[in-house]
Amino acid sequence: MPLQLTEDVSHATNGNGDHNGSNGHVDVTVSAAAKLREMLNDPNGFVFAPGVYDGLSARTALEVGFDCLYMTGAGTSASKLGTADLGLCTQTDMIEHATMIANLDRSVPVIADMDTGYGGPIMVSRTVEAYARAGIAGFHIEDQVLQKRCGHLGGKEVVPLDEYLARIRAAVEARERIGSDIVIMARTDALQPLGYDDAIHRLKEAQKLGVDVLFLEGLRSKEEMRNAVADLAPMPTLMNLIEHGATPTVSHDEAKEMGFKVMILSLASVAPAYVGIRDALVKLKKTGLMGTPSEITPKKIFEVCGLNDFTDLDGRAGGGSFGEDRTA
Ligand SMILES: C[C@](O)(C(=O)O)[C@H](CC(=O)O)C(=O)O
Repeated sequence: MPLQLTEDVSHATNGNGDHNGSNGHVDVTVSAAAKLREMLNDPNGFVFAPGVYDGLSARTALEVGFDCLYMTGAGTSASKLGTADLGLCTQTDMIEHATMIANLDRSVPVIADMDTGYGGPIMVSRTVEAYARAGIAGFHIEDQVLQKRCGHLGGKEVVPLDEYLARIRAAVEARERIGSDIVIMARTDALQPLGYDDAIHRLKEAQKLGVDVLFLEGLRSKEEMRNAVADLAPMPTLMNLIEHGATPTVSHDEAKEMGFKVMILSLASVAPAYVGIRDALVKLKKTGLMGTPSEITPKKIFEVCGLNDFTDLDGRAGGGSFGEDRTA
């Protein structure tokens, strides 16, 4: 019988049980969005969310114990479509991917990329509803043109301010209409095409419409990073760290000390995955052998992906497929 995504199953999939407890049960009375809000409201809190791009990278981040994840659009595009971050993922691609990741372990909030919202206000509204229904804790929405690109590439174009604010208004209205507490993060890419003052102005206008977090993409120096935090205070600000991108590399501690409230690391899984896979395949091609470390058995990978929670569930339900460790 195929597994249904019921409350119990969706919560029982964390490989090590850290978040779910030994019986695979999680308290769902607190939404992921409420948890993210709690983190944002904690005066000493700092939301540190590594980018994940598929099920295995999300499972790995959960295994390591991160308490918030970021679903990268660039990584979704790379993994789901095998394409560069050029606005090729559709609304459907993003909703499907975000829904899968957010429901691996609903006790850990997921911030998801919403790019431009994938159309005009009606489309934005629909996307927000779908993300909220999927249990996504928060998302960022930006002012790039629909044929967007990675915020760290040159030649970016942004829509006029009114059009951007219509996107934001639609997002805020959708959240209110469905009674959701999903966290809305307004992103601007205006720094590169229009300059710092315009970028700050856009975020302040978005703030007036009721967003929760401000995200100035592509900050170019540590001085600019500090200025942005100060100029946007007391609103919580998000920084996106991409090593070797437009923004200087700072650590968790430095970003926190600068006053950012949220740090996403978009390519935290994509970049090491590429390096690891490429190195392994080069070795395989050269030697004809994989040489995987002996502890990385198939079972280990399946455990990361919830094997024990699934077999326990089968036992609790009296399914009998996995009694006496039928997976040994
Ligand atoms: C944050 C971002 O939207 C993402 O998809 O992770 C991208 C990252 C990237 O393309 O490297 C962005 O910065 O635009």
